[in-house]
Amino acid sequence: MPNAAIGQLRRLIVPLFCLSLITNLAILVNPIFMMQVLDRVVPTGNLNTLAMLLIVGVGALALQASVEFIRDLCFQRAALWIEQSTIPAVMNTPAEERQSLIADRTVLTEALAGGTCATALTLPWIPLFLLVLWIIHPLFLLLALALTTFAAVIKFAGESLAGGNAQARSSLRQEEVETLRDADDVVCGSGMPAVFRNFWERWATLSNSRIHSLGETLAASVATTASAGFLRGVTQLLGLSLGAALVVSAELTAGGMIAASLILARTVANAEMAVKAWPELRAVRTAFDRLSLPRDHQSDIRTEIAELDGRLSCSGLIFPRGGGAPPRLDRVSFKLTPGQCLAIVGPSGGGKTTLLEALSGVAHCPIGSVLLDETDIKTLPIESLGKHVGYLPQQAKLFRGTLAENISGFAVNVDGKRVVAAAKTAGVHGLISALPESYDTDIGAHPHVLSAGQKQRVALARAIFSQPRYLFLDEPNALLDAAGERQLCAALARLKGLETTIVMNIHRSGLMGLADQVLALEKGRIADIGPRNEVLERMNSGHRRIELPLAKTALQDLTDWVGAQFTRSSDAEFARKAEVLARELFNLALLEKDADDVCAASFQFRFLSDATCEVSLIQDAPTQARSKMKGVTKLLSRSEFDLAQLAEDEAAMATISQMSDTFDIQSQDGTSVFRAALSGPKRRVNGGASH
Ligand SMILES: Nc1ncnc2c1ncn2[C@@H]1O[C@H](COP(=O)(O)OP(=O)(O)OP(=O)(O)O)[C@@H](O)[C@H]1O
Repeated sequence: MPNAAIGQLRRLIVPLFCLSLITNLAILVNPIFMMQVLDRVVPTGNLNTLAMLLIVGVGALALQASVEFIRDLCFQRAALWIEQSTIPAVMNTPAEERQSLIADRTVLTEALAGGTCATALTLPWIPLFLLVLWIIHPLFLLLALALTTFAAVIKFAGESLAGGNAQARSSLRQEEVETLRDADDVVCGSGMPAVFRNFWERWATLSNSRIHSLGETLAASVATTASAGFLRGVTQLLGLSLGAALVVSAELTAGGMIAASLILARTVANAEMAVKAWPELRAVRTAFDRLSLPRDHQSDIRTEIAELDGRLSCSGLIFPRGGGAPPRLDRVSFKLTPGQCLAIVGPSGGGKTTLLEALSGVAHCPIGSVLLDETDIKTLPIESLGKHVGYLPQQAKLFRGTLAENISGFAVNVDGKRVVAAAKTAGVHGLISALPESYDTDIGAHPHVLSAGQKQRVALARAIFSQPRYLFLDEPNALLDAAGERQLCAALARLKGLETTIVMNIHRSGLMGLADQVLALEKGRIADIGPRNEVLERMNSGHRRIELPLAKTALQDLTDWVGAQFTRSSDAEFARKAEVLARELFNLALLEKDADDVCAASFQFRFLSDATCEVSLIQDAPTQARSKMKGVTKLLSRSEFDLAQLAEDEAAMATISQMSDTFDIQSQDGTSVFRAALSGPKRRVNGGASH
């Protein structure tokens, strides 16, 4: 909306152009006045003419002053208006575009308020001045062109000599500032004074590089400034000299000489200003074009969702990393019902934070979808996210402001009772009440009033302040002692009681008792998921589990997953055999089901020893395979048999039997389990299969 409005600024161009005609013509008032005084008043001694000239001159200058007042007011107002009308755009623009929007806005407002746009309005009138000079005498036009060319040459030569490294110097300056800031943080960040010293040395090196670069170009930049001053002086001298020569040769009057030299000086000064401002004017033009582009962000059209029921599902989440590196998340899908608590566990760097950020909308996952209730999180407006989703990052920060403000997330007109209620639920009310200024304690003035663990719990109060339906916690107990962990556990239990759906990343087991479901994430993939006790039992027994649809499209996922269980490069052959075994189990299950049935199967994998692994397929359907297996076993015991004579499912069973150490089929209570053990090629113990 503001962008279309910004485009309307173009309407100002014609009126401002007309006003600039007056201000630029007014530049001619003094030269013409002098010419008339010298040519008409001085030779004739006519004071009436002088009085008339004075009245006209003062009138013209008053008009110029009024017009300049109106023009500058227009520019200043336009600058303020742009700042104001772009506020909603800045607020609604996605974070990654916000900085460039603010930069464009600054360029435009500074150009309007700072005079660059006024300079731009002198450009179209330079030819008018050249025309006036040509009328006075063509030699003045030639002199003006020569001096303007000289001004441009000085500018570009100066830039290429002095400004070549300006970009590098500016980034060095930026790095210096950042290094100084890091140096300030480093003592508390690393606790190592030696690291602090290293930062100072780094800063000194950066400063030296910048100073060295500046020193190299110093002479050139000072020479450019001096040359510009020289040009101004020379312009006056040359103008007067040319005028005097023309007066002597009776081609010009004395008044014409003064007027021409003044107009010449002004023309060259305007041209010099235009050359200098040219890059800035181009930047202003680009900023204006970008700001006036229509912005069609989703946030502009999203409608707020009043209620969400607590269901959470994600499907096919893939977070690519680029450069051929394995993705941060790889085909993650699962569902939670309202009020369930999911604990995500796994090794460091496995993708837990990435998953939590994707689920909570902190960072959108490029591929796949996250649904809260039935709404895609990408379509939720920020207000709905703030209301329904609470997020506690790994190292939660408190900001300058009171504890009450921090808990309310700096919302305006907040009822203090809600702040206290959130603090009570998070178990920090007692802690805060014991502080001398209680909820009014200013974190900016007293940054160390709370320990890291206490700050984490205040941040939990912030996360639950809006009584969200969904709560995402990234290692909430990492900084807590046993008592703090107990309080956190009690707080989360209270929230569970309120049907809040909770997803938490945990390394420590203190909160595991709250979890209904556990998801083990490794290398961005689901290694196992299911009810807490089952997953923990499997984890303790070395089992990994994956759930896949029984469809040909899932076969590659299965073999990828099995392959990923083998981390040693020396196990490549072992991994390949395990993948073949898993594929045969999968095919067997596919052959057993009706083509139209849509069902899923669980696969389990575990290492029985360093050289033996076990692959199991579990499906919620009875199987006839167990009885068929007896016939297959008999057949296999013969010295010669032909696989081609067997039905497809029997051939699959025979293949599995032949390649595995043990192959076992169980069918009970409508659940079938196919379990096969396999030895690595070199460590194989049994020569044949035993079934
Ligand atoms: N902003 C980012 N840009 C690029 N890669 C990232 C980014 N954040 C994390 N990663 C990478 O994604 C992978 C998963 O990181 P993530 O923080 O999700 O793991 P984690 O399981 O939460 O680890 P930890 O338990 O140590 O917190 C890591 O290899 C990490 O380097």
